[in-house]
Amino acid sequence: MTMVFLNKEIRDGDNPDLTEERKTATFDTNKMAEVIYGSEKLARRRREISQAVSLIPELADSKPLPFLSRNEKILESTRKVTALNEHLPRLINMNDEDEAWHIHSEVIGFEGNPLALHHSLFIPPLVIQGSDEQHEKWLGRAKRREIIGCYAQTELGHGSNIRKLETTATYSLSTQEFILHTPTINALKWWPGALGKSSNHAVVVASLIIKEQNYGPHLFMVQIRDEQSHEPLPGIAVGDIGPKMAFNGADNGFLGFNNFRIPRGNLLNRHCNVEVDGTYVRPPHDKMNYAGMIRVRSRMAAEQGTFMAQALTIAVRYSAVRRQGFLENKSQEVKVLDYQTQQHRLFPAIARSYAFIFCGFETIQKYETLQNEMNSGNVSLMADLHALTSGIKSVVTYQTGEGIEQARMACGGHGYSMASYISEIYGCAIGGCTYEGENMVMLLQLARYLVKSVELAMRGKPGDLGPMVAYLAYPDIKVDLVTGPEAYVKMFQHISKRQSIKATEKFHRKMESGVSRDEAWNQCAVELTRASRLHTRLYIIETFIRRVDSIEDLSIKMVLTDLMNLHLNYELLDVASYALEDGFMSSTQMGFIKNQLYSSLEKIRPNAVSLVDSFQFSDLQLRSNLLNFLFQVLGRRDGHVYQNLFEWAKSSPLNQTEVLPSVTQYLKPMMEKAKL
Ligand SMILES: CCCCC/C=C\C/C=C\C/C=C\C/C=C\CCCC(=O)SCCNC(=O)CCNC(=O)[C@H](O)C(C)(C)COP(=O)(O)OP(=O)(O)OC[C@H]1O[C@@H](n2cnc3c(N)ncnc32)[C@H](O)[C@@H]1OP(=O)(O)O
Ligand SMILES: Cc1cc2nc3c(=O)[nH]c(=O)nc-3n(C[C@H](O)[C@H](O)[C@H](O)COP(=O)(O)OP(=O)(O)OC[C@H]3O[C@@H](n4cnc5c(N)ncnc54)[C@H](O)[C@@H]3O)c2cc1C
Repeated sequence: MTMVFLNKEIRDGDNPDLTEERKTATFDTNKMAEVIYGSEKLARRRREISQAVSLIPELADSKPLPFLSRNEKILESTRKVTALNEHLPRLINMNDEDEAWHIHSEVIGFEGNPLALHHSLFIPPLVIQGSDEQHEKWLGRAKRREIIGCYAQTELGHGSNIRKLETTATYSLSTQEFILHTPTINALKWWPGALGKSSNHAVVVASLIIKEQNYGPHLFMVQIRDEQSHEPLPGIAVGDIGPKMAFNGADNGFLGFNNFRIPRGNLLNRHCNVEVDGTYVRPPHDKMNYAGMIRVRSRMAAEQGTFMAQALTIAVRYSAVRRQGFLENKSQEVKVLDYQTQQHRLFPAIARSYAFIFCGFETIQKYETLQNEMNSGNVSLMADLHALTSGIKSVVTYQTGEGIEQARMACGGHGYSMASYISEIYGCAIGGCTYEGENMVMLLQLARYLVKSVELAMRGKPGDLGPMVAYLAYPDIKVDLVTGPEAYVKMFQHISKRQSIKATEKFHRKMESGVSRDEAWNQCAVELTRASRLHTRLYIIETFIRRVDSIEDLSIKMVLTDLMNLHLNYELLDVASYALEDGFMSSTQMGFIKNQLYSSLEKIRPNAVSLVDSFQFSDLQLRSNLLNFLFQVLGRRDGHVYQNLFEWAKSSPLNQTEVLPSVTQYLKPMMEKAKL
């Protein structure tokens, strides 16, 4: 039996090219994993869980997933998730969300499964928005998986603009019920994961109507299927929306209501309520019903950082065993990882993965603080965290897409094969640019906050600016980048501040010229989204620096400092034109940044494989070594890619027969006809 992870331990039989890489590392990958995952315990638990999973054959894929039809994929993901359910109490601490996330993503992978949304989007809104009584009624059942749920907000006609959701929940005074109704085709719920075929409950977002007044989107607990027969309840139309770019092991669905009645107690009412006589009790914050979305967005940096890290693990390991072309020595071809272009393609993305994960853990903690405050009635942190997570969500999903695509190209032709698993990771990750708030829409949410902050600074009220935007009032003092990270931060602050001010001034000028506020906003939208991206990238840099500063182990600190320097130079180079434009950065400084970047690539080279090994993804998680199958493929820890690629190809259903019906039915007759 092959163990699926190890730190610097070298295994007999591994590809010697990878072994050589692991020997050159200057640090212990177990120690690095502790830094990545935040504690010795978490990193160790991940390893223990992976090892335990690797000993349970029924948790492995029974077939390579790309060869399965959609029905087979759903059957397979459901088989695995229910088998996992049986083993869970023995394998993980059931109250530990990190352990649950790890084991699900390891066993199920990216294709989705009928329970993926149950834990991330059904239970959390119930926890956040449900009263104690509602928790009593549904939470235990949901946690025990007696019922399966999803989160049904988006409609065919509206996803971004949730104030315009058309599904209505009209309060009936006479029966003290809400009547859910889908007035048009456009009002059908559309997209919710696991809704189509698997869920029997849903948290439904509908516009609350009392005595003909619309109170906007509210959350309702709705049973949609019979618990015995699993048939849709009368008054409900529900089904699957068809295949997608990825997540094809999940049944994203549609849902329509025909005057479907639910009790008054099904409005999730921890923060707001409709009393028996129809009196509406307001929540402490207008956007309280959006709190669940802040939660999901706050988790996306770490999540997306891990997606990118998986693609990079595959690409970096493969680049260390792939030999093609020559450098000085013409008797042996080089590892493609030795090409500067390959390093430039992969290493900045490794740095971003680390940066996103570090930033992600900080953001998750911020959300937890917000939730504790909200529970005690304090909503003052909501606006800040909404702005921050809107920006982070948008920047990390876009850059993760870029990084994964670079990883694919870095694997040449084999990267394009589904055997690499990179296309699946890509499809899943870029969904994040759209779900949980379309990126442009969310960048514009952050821009509202930045514009307001610039206005405060302009009105001479810098004391009113929160810590996240205090730099908008800082004076411009030129910096010498040679002095280190703080100077990079100051340069970035200047760039970000200048763009926020420019965009705000343009917005003001437009309005002064007589253009309406909304129209002026739209005419400045590209500049505004630029400001949001710069602000967010600055924030990510700062969290990276903070995390590296906090590390005590010298060998880890040294390699992470190299990675951080690469990140600083790469990010600054990418936005340098903003600072060159107003002479804040000189062309000499620009040359300095480039040279620093190239020297960072050289420094990182000997540690590259160990930097990705440190994420400690098992071969199962990378779909690179299945217990029941010896094939699969590019990211294998042992580096034996070629024979496994051949096995993969041989397992293709097309190769189960020598002559396909396409040949006998069409090609042969065509060729025969041509001979006549
Ligand atoms: C167990 C583990 C299993 C593991 C499985 C393993 C592997 C699987 C892998 C991955 C799975 C990952 C994920 C699953 C996949 C998909 C899940 C997707 C789920 C969804 O996809 S679910 C739908 C999400 N759908 C949206 O995301 C809609 C976006 N659309 C909006 O969110 C709003 O529509 C908005 C905000 C754009 C406009 O809303 P609006 O029109 O009402 O507001 P408006 O613009 O007028 O702003 C007025 C004032 O409200 C403030 N404001 C707004 N929002 C606030 C908030 N949240 N908090 C505090 N303040 C807020 C503003 O800042 C402003 O403030 P001010 O006035 O001061 O400027
Ligand atoms: C994989 C996946 C899983 C999903 N899971 C769920 C789920 O579980 N539950 C659920 O409820 N939903 C889910 N969704 C739906 C998702 O949340 C929405 O698709 C998303 O919020 C975007 O909304 P939209 O589709 O209406 O896009 P649109 O808003 O129609 O976007 C189209 C274009 O219009 C632009 N645009 C829209 N409004 C503005 C504006 N104000 N200013 C500038 N540009 C604008 C956008 O930038 C974009 O370019 C999922 C989606 C995907 C892809």
